[in-house]
Amino acid sequence: MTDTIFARASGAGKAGVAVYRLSGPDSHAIANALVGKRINNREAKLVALRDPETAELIDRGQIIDKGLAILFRGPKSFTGEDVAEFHLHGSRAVEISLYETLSRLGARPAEAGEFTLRALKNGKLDLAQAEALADLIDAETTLQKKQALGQLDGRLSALAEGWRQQILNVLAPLEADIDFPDEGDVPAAVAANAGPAICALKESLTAFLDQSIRARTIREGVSIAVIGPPNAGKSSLVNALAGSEVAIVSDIAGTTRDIVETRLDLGGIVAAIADTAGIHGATKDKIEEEGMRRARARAKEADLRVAVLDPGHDYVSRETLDLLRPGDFLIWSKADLAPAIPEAAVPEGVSTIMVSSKTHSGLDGLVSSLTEALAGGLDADGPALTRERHAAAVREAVEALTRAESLIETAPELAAEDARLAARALGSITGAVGVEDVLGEIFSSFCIGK
Ligand SMILES: Nc1nc2c(c(=O)[nH]1)N(C=O)[C@@H](CNc1ccc(C(=O)N[C@@H](CCC(=O)O)C(=O)O)cc1)CN2
Ligand SMILES: Nc1nc2c(ncn2[C@@H]2O[C@H](COP(=O)(O)OP(=O)(O)OP(=O)(O)O)[C@@H](O)[C@H]2O)c(=O)[nH]1
Ligand SMILES: [Mg+2]
Repeated sequence: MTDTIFARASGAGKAGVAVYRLSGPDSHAIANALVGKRINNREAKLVALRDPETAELIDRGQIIDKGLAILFRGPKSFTGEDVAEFHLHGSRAVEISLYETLSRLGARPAEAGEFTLRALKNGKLDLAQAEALADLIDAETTLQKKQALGQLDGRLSALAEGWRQQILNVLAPLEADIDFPDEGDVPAAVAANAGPAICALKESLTAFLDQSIRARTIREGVSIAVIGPPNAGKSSLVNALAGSEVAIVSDIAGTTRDIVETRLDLGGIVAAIADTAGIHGATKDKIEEEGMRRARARAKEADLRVAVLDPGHDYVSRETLDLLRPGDFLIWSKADLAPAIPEAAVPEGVSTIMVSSKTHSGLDGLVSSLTEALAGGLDADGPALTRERHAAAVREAVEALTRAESLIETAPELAAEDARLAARALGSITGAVGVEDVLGEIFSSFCIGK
């Protein structure tokens, strides 16, 4: 017998309306007891909620609140169980008296992700879709939302299940052959069919892995390091991009010492942009030295580097340019002073843009170039391996298929075993097989009430 669980489904704190949800075998009996009458299935009804113990009193006791009640008879509900919802006024006091009464009537507070876990166990959604639900709730940008909704729709699930089916199709004749070797089938013929099929699947999985790495930048965001010599205008640029004074700006070289990080929405990609201390040769100042160490380290770790150089300055910082990689950006700053651009050897694959943080000229161009570099050509709502868990499963499948391919001629029974492993790995994406041990980890990251 499963417990009946409850939680506030809408966010915590004071609100105009708060939605509370009950799920489990006793949820309808508890709802009817609170309301004192029967409510029709899937019909929103305005009711007064009372503690049934005090409801017997002459004045019918105190009401918990007046609000809407909706019952969903299982299996046609979010969790697949009987569900009751109350849409009440979102006050702390209403929440406290509702919780007291629900607990006394035999329900217990839900754990994080417990409603979704029940939906998963009842086949209402699969594991990749449950993850997408968590991503949808966490989504900060429209691009993240688009990606999560696509995955909630089952796009990755369909792809993963399709791949798994292809392996099972290859396995069937192979296994028949291993089990009944005397029934006339020529192992070489079976192997001749299986080999190319395994190879083709392996190749599409590898291609999908490569293209999916970029899709993860939508879910996970990217880190950008703004680097350059002192006084180049790094902090001014970060402030201009952020639209607020996140970092101190001054004409004193060495103003920024610590890393100052802020978040930007670059065309739907969440970017953590780091302003860093100016990098220049050696110094005797210990604090400055540590600031430069942090700046260099951040430049190496970041997904993308934006170097800022002041063209009016009489030197070009070689060290800054040497930190750049293909795909990075070089900003010639202070464009409003109309300086001549020095003849610096710009590293290959690095785009150069002139920007004034004072007049904002060139800023829109920089933002759209950054967006293009990060998200250009990304199909946000197509199927994608949005989590390391998915990518690891595909990598495991590729490895197993590689082994299967090399064994198929000489040891078909060993190849079949590897093909089974590949199918299992792919099945773990939707949770079709072998995921009991990761469920706790996945669902503990959900919010209470989901
Ligand atoms: N009030 C309310 N709004 C909500 C939710 C909720 O639980 N309650 N949701 C919670 O996440 C989301 C909507 N998701 C839902 C998913 C499935 C079902 C459901 O009842 N499914 C049944 C019947 C489908 C049908 O009507 O045809 C089923 O799948 O069998 C309800 C909500 C967002 N809005
Ligand atoms: N005219 C003009 N001045 C700028 C521009 N950007 C920055 N400055 C000035 O250049 C000086 C240095 O700017 P910061 O943004 O503090 O430079 P920084 O690279 O962060 O310097 P450190 O933190 O010391 O490494 C300040 O006086 C800014 O006002 C610009 O686009 N136009
Ligand atoms: Mg600075």
